[in-house]
Amino acid sequence: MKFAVLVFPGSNCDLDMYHAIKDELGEEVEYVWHDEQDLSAYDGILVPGGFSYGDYLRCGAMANQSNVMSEVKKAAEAGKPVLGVCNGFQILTEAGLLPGALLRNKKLKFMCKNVDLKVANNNTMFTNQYAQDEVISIPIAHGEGNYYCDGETLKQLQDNNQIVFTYSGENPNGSLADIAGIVNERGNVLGMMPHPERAISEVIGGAEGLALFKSIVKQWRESNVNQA
Ligand SMILES: NC(=O)CC[C@H](N)C(=O)O
Repeated sequence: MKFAVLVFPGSNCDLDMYHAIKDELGEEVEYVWHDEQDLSAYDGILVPGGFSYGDYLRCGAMANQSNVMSEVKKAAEAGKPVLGVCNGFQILTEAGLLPGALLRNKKLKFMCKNVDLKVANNNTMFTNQYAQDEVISIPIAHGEGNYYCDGETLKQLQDNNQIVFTYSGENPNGSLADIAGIVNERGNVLGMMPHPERAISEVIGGAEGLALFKSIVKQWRESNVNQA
């Protein structure tokens, strides 16, 4: 499976994402600059965290104007897995690929620590290697991770099982309904504030994020390779 890691001016988790895929997962991966006009060579798109364009205007707002984003939309329409982590999640909401918005953390402070996450839906292409309701420890590092949407949207997310990760125990940022990660209606676009790519090896303090990447590969192999 071949992944693209998008790179915007100000991305800073692109290297972590690349390392997770290449060295821990053992799959193909390439960096893709933000003005790339063709993502058709890639099977999965990873939108990493960071401070794209210095978080000016709104986190992710300027990155959403990049050429590559029309290709990300095409990939999403084609059913390819698209994963946005942290600033990547913010970019995907700005792009309208995911509903809602990420507001400033309730305490108005940047937070950087490990949190407990509940796998609220393990029946997705991103979470099939976790148990339902499994609690995993994954780092967060954000100033604007307070998920918000209107009541009607929240009901849709709940009714369609689109809430994939919730904060378990402490809700660090004030997110509505403890939401830490959601998928689109089709289930192939995931946005999440915590960083699974920083939890891929015991050497760096934990490996509970690795199953997310393994889930993507497993699903892709089942739908692509087995048919050959
Ligand atoms: N680590 C990140 O991706 C941070 C995202 C964004 N800059 C924020 O602070 O909310």
